[in-house]
Amino acid sequence: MGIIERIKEIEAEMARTQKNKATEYHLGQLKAKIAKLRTQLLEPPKGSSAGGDGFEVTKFGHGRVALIGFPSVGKSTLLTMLTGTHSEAASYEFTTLTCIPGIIHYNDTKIQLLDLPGIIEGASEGKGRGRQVIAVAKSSDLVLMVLDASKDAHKVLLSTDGHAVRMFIVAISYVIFLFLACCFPCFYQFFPYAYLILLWKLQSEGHRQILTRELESVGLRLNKRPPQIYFKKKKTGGISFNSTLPLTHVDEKLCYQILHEYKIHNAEVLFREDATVDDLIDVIEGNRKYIKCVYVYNKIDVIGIDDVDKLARRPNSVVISCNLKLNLDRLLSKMWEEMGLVRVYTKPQGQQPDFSDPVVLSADRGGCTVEDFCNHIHRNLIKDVKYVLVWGTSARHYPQHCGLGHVLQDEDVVQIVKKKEKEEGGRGRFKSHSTAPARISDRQKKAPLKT
Ligand SMILES: Nc1nc2c(ncn2[C@@H]2O[C@H](COP(=O)(O)OP(=O)(O)OP(=O)(O)O)[C@@H](O)[C@H]2O)c(=O)[nH]1
Ligand SMILES: [K+]
Ligand SMILES: [Mg+2]
Repeated sequence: MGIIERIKEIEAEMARTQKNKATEYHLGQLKAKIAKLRTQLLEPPKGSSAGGDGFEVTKFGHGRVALIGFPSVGKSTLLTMLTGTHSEAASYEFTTLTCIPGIIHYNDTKIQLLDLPGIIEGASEGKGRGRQVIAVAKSSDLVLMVLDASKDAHKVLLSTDGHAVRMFIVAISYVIFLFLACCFPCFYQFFPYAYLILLWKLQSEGHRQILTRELESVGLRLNKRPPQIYFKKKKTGGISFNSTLPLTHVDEKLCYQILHEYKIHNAEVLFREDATVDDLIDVIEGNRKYIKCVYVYNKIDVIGIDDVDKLARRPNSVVISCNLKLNLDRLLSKMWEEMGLVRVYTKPQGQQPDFSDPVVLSADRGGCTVEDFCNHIHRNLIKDVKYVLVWGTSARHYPQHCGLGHVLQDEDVVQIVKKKEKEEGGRGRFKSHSTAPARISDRQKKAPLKT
């Protein structure tokens, strides 16, 4: 039996198993089994080189953004709009067959945008080019999940993430149908059909949920942070299980069973939050990738304003229309916000900084400290640095003398003072003292920076 069949079988068993206190341990174990099989599925087959299907595009620029979505939602149209690089767009599905890179110039930075083939349900199991597409998504700093507003609009209510709302609707509608069937005998014969259609509508998920599930099943976690669980394998000593707060989802026995499933018999586990079994499995697997995701609802030109309004209010969502060029600037600013890039301008001693050519740092990739900044300029620079002078929102006064550990913020200006050099105007360290931090580019317009 193949891995996919085994996963399906366990999933079926989980669906059959009632959820209660008594089956909790068994379900936990099954979840761990599935997680292990999924990891196996991701390993490249023995003897094959990794990938090699024209999907590996060299990283370029200060960040990478991937366009993920069902076929014909407008990914290629969006790439052409934002980057000027042409990517074939047409009304038939699977127009795009490889990865097509473009560059967005925004706020003096360059961001690589990748157009990808559409993916469909089952992509994580290898349907279509799903696996390659997902591999590219994993390598990016931000995912733009492109959705067709006209297809997702009516599912706004139904695609709430919890099951509770759906179940509530099912129950209420059942009562109403039953009532109608009793009052009007002619309705009686339609009852089963009407009810089945409603059930089917409720069961059918929005594209957003399907894609999220596909990405989650291969270890991507969208807009989540790693669980606050400390986990360390050991050589001896058995399992020590602790928590800093009362736990409601996992207890010691369940934790032991899951670890046992992974054949781990010596380890230290400390829960720092009320995490779930899935969180624990994520920590044990250790290969999860936490990525930010913005949901982009395209084609709002074909739906009503009320639906646009509902979609726009969903978390992390931006509504756009490529055809009418609507809201694309909002999409760019949201993208910028989520990427959290930090531009730092270098100021040579006695000169004004070059505001057109920042050093770009990122908290997620490499960090934003003065040390990261120096390493970015040159890897041997760090040993010559005595301290740095910082202007900008991260400084308490201008300029602030900072060490290597200081965390820089967007649009800071930094002057490096080397060990041999003498600081210009040494006694006047806090001469240009100012307590109100302001964006340096605004300040700079008014008065040139000293030192
Ligand atoms: N009404 C409307 N149609 C759009 C919009 N954006 C794109 N389209 C149309 O949607 C169709 C599909 O666009 P593509 O850019 O090829 O979509 P894709 O997601 O790249 O599709 P695949 O590469 O096949 O996965 C084309 O006919 C576009 O003209 C929009 O904002 N409004
Ligand atoms: K298309
Ligand atoms: Mg395309």
